[in-house]
Amino acid sequence: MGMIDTIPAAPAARLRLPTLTATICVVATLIAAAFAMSNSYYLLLLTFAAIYVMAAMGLNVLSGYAGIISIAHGALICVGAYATAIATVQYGWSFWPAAGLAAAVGMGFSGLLGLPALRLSSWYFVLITIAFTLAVTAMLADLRWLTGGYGGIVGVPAPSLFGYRFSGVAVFWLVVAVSALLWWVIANLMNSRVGWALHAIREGAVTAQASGVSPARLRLFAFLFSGAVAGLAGAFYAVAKVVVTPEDFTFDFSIFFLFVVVLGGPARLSGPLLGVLAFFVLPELLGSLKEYRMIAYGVGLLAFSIFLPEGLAGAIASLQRRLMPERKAAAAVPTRAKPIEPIAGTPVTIDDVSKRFGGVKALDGVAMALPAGRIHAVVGPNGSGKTTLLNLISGFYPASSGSIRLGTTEIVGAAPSRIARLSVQRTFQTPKLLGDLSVIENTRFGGYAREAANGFELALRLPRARREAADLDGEAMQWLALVGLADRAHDQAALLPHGQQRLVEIARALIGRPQLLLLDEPAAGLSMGELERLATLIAEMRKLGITIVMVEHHIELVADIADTVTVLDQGRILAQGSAEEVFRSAEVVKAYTGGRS
Ligand SMILES: Nc1ncnc2c1ncn2[C@@H]1O[C@H](COP(=O)(O)OP(=O)(O)OP(=O)(O)O)[C@@H](O)[C@H]1O
Repeated sequence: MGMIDTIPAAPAARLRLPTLTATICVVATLIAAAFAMSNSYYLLLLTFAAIYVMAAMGLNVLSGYAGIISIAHGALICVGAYATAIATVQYGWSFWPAAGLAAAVGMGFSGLLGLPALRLSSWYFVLITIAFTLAVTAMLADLRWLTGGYGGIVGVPAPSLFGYRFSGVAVFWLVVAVSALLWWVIANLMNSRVGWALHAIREGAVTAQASGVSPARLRLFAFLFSGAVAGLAGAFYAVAKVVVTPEDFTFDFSIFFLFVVVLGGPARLSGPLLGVLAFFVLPELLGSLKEYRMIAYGVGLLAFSIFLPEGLAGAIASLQRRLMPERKAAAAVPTRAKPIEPIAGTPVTIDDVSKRFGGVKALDGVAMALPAGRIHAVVGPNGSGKTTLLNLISGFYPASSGSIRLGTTEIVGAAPSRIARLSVQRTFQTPKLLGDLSVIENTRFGGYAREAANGFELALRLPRARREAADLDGEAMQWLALVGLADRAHDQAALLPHGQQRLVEIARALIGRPQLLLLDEPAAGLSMGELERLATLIAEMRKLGITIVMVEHHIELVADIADTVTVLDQGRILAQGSAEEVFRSAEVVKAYTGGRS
């Protein structure tokens, strides 16, 4: 009986307690609400604060989670506010359809703005967002027939619902309720494959593509989402202000949101709330500080970049880690002991493949026919082209010439994410985990292409999204148990030693149910015990039916488990055949001992 038939049950989930950051956010919100109730000045101030939190949460998805710096957010809020004012005042719409229009217009502009970002370097993109902000302000004055010019638009009506008209305190609570709903939606998304994919893209996209994520699609999603939220925030802004004029949307209004996200804590749920409280509400309450707000931002930025690089939310989280190290967030993971179904491995045909890097011929006329469900090892001295071969098969490098087929599908020229979606998974020579995420989240990410639930279902935690998540969580625990890391499932991935990170990469690849699995030096950095486990694990994968191509320096391991071995030397095939045949060859011995004539 193999390991896969006797999968160990996953350990029970740990209790999940509210984090220090969440506690601070709730207490701060309650205090703010109490202030808002006390007089009309505070009420207005805190209504705007709540609108800014909403807007900043949208920007956090783009600039925090996806890592795309934009200075256009204020301009998108402006577009939303004007869309609402025009629709309600000039065309007599009621608030809710106008707010829908504002979100759609914000989303549309943001999507247009995002298109060049899919191609341009981040510097050029930042310049484009600056130009967009300036253009919007200029247009507000120029398009007088639509925007009322410098006089703006007066008399934006209050929203009403089932005959109830929101005003004063009710508007404040309405904005708080919508912001809370948005918080929940963003939390759902960021704790799903969408959030992990954004994270992976922020860290350089390789991990994302290897799991089947199309970076362009995900970036576009971040633009559309943050734009829609900005537009919606604009609608509430118009209502709270009653009058919208170009003066409201100055350049520093746009920059303000970036400050809030960066100083509050990018890519953290509570960052926008903490940022708005510390850098908008507090200076306003302290009155005299208000005049020096821009200076305070500059100094704050400098101080934070040195002392609190992860912003307020990051600082609170690390304080919690220091004070209560055992209380790491632990997601509830159901135990699941479904047997893992066999996988139909794919045969691979490599025909006369070459790869040049400038003058260097990394691969030269390589040909292999790898039958399905077998273990193929690729060995050779350093620099002989082994990793390049894996990069060609997984699409990270285009071949200079030749053909690579999975079954009958030609994959030369296909994007890595498309190849991953053809059920090709890989690990990397230097493990590429998402260091901030937990081990189980990293493992789950390998199942990205298997999840059918779309962004909408994930955002609202609809039944299919929940079912799939529970299923894949359970399966991730099974694979982690198989690689011997179930007890570290909830630890931060970056804390694991290199060898164990490699094993997590294998678990991540396996949850993708690969028909072809590419392993780049899986044995490097493993202890003796881990090495034995790896050998058994690879044999089990073979039993499941997976085709495996493994680059490995550990010759005993190769001799033990590989069905066929290819020896590369200076980009050419030196020998190919069974392990026994290959390692008996005098040429191979020479290449390895450096005694080439
Ligand atoms: N991105 C790149 N740009 C330029 N040259 C490259 C690139 N990747 C690999 N090479 C070159 O191609 C050759 C093969 O490199 P490759 O990394 O495939 O070797 P390897 O057999 O995997 O070596 P090792 O065992 O050290 O990992 C080397 O000469 C290397 O310098």
